[in-house]
Amino acid sequence: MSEASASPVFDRAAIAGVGLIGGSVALGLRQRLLARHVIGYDASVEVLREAEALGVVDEVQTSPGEWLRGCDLVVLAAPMSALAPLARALAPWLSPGALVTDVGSVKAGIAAELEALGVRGFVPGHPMAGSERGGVTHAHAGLLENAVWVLTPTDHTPLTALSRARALVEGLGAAPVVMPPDAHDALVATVSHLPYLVSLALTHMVARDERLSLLAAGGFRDLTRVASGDPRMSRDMVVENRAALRDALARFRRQLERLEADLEQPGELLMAASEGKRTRDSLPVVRRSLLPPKHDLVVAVPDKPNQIGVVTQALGAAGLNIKDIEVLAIREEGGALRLGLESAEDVRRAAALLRAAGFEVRGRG
Ligand SMILES: NC(=O)c1ccc[n+]([C@@H]2O[C@H](COP(=O)([O-])OP(=O)(O)OC[C@H]3O[C@@H](n4cnc5c(N)ncnc54)[C@H](O)[C@@H]3O)[C@@H](O)[C@H]2O)c1
Ligand SMILES: O=C(O)C(=O)C[C@]1(C(=O)O)C=C[C@@H](O)C=C1
Repeated sequence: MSEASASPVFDRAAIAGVGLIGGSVALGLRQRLLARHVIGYDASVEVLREAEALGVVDEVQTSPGEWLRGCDLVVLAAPMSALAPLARALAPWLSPGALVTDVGSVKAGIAAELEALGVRGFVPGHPMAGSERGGVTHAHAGLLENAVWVLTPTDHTPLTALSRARALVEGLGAAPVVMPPDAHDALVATVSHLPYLVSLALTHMVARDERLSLLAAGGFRDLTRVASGDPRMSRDMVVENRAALRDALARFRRQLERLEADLEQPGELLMAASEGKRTRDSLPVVRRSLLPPKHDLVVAVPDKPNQIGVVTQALGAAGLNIKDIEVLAIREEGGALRLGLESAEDVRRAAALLRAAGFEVRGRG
């Protein structure tokens, strides 16, 4: 059994923009018992109705107001172009002690905006995970699990806010990576924004030619998936990062020219192809190797004597080995434990056993 570690506990979390990413954060906060109460705020009342119906949030709000003062976590998860105006609308109501973070795809602009607004507890962030399918109906906590989540503090970001943001990301099952906003923007230009433009260029080449469309198979589909994302959001993302993207495009053109020249040199082309295979096969996202698979069970523990003992003894008696234990939350009305078990089957067995003993459990095999 490894040593227990303290995790962030948020009392009231506000998710501003309850779409694919905001909804996934809200679900992660709830399923992992990281926040006692999750409030959804969105520009669209239909989205809020849907979020409530799907059980993504505990409460919804249709405009900024007093309710925000009680929030110790605020996550800005609206489209890029709405982030700065949203931050300006929420700023007057934010508690000075709140951790405020965002999930936008480009960081330098929003980091400067929030600094100018004087939001001290702001830590810019960007989960490197997503989908071409937006909206709260596609949200799920697993989307963010095992993802790299970049945090881009500035010179003025308080260290306490950064460490709370790290703990939030880890609590959601992702891996925090810290770097300055400009460094992040330069990197995502190559690995996210350039691929988006390439997917557009390729789809434009087959547009309106039925024979090309007919023959487009898995390779074409995989290379162009991100072209199916929301056009306005994708446009805003690449325009916001255009300086870094121009540099990435220049390097991409040089790569294409070199490959074109290699068509006359099959030996060179074979070396390029072998290098490409080695690189792609070893990418963490391809090997799914970033974090080891987790078999976690979160157990809500009532505020009564010896409840941790009851849980661990019940599992021990059933021959279930607890490899890791973490206290996630201690609150007046009780707390929560994360138990790391050996397999998905162990999670199922432990969940059934603890449910039968009257505990509230949420598991992930
Ligand atoms: N989709 C991805 O793959 C991905 C990955 C990482 C980060 N991001 C970033 O996450 C953010 C959200 O993207 P998404 O894919 O979840 O989008 P989405 O369309 O699924 O959700 C956005 C939500 O924000 C709401 N909204 C719009 N304007 C608002 C405003 N002014 N105030 C409050 N709510 C508002 C919308 O109604 C919608 O519910 C973007 O900034 C994007 O750059 C997206
Ligand atoms: O569609 C996906 O799988 C994504 O992860 C989307 C993707 C990406 O380019 O990788 C797109 C934009 C976001 O800022 C982060 C992630």
